[in-house]
Amino acid sequence: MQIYSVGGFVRDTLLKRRGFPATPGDHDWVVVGETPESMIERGFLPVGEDFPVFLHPKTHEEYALARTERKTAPGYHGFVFHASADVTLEEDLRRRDLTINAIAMDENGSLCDPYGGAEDIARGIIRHVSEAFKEDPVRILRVSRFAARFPGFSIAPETMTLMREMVNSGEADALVPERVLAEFVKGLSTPVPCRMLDVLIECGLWQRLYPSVTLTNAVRARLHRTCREALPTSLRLAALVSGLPDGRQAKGFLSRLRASAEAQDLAKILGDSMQALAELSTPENVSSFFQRYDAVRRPARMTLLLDFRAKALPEAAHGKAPDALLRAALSAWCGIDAGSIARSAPTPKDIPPRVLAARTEAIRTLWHH
Ligand SMILES: Nc1ccn([C@@H]2O[C@H](COP(=O)(O)OP(=O)(O)OP(=O)(O)O)[C@@H](O)[C@H]2O)c(=O)n1
Repeated sequence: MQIYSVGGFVRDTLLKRRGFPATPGDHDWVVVGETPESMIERGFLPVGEDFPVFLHPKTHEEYALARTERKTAPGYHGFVFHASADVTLEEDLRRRDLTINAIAMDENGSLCDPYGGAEDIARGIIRHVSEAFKEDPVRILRVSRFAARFPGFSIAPETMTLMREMVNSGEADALVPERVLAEFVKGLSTPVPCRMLDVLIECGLWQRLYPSVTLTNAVRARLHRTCREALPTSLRLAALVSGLPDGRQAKGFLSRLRASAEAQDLAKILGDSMQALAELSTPENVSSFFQRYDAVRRPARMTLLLDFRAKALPEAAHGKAPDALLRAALSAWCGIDAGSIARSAPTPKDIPPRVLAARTEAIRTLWHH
């Protein structure tokens, strides 16, 4: 059986050898000279209907038969696969997106690299393998996120030209939100997420997908700060849109992207509270902020907002409440026993102001220590 490791694992192994901070992840295996029947005979389990992919009987890693593919219609089902024992490794590598992802390694560590991927890794170039790149518009997003992930790499001019053509001809219109979101989320976790946006703008895909969303320098700066920090994806997405001048733009963008409800909720809050969040400084304004954003019922969300303030809002650093004080305030605020206040209130309408007063007072005590 001829088995090769391909794709990201080989790319990251070679990057690592060259001193890049790359961690090879899961293996992608490709098998040459076999048929679905012979794979099943060897104990592999077929998976999925679309691709000739099998699970290894012991390791459960994915093994794909070498294949060629051809686009027959727009969208993700418009592919015809040809996977048979006569498909060569070179043919399989040719239908892949980028030269750096089209290198195969055999079990002895020898490379099969017909499209110059190792040299492109050495020279830091993101380059498409062949015209087959055009068959999958997700690859434009992959290029943009690889550019963000490997900041020293440049995009080959011919690849940028091809991506522009795909955008202009409408070939990229077949992108579905789920795939865009998945690539986007990966791109937001790279060292330089703004680079992903730059590439998308440079090839025109951003303008095509989100014509009304203009990425100002302020938006980019905030995104840069947020993504540099270990913050959850929902917050990164929220931060991306929170600087947009118009809340409707932010909402439209996230719902087109089918972002999670949590990201949409955070984006809305950040959109209208950014200034107040940065300016938290007195027991009174902290108290009303907690009240307004329902800290008692949503303490985890409030904690996220405070994380964001501490890490991504440098304007919050000067002369404002220190982060540790706000954390203590949140716990003091949530610790007030509203039930016992309610029981001692003369009438029901006295309850909310009394509870609020007790919570504000609890915070005030902290300020005076
Ligand atoms: N749209 C795509 C997606 C994947 N691939 C090929 O399939 C391999 C595996 O894809 P995937 O696991 O999605 O990504 P990786 O390149 O391994 O990158 P990552 O480390 O981000 O997972 C890629 O290297 C590439 O050869 C491709 O040609 N076109």
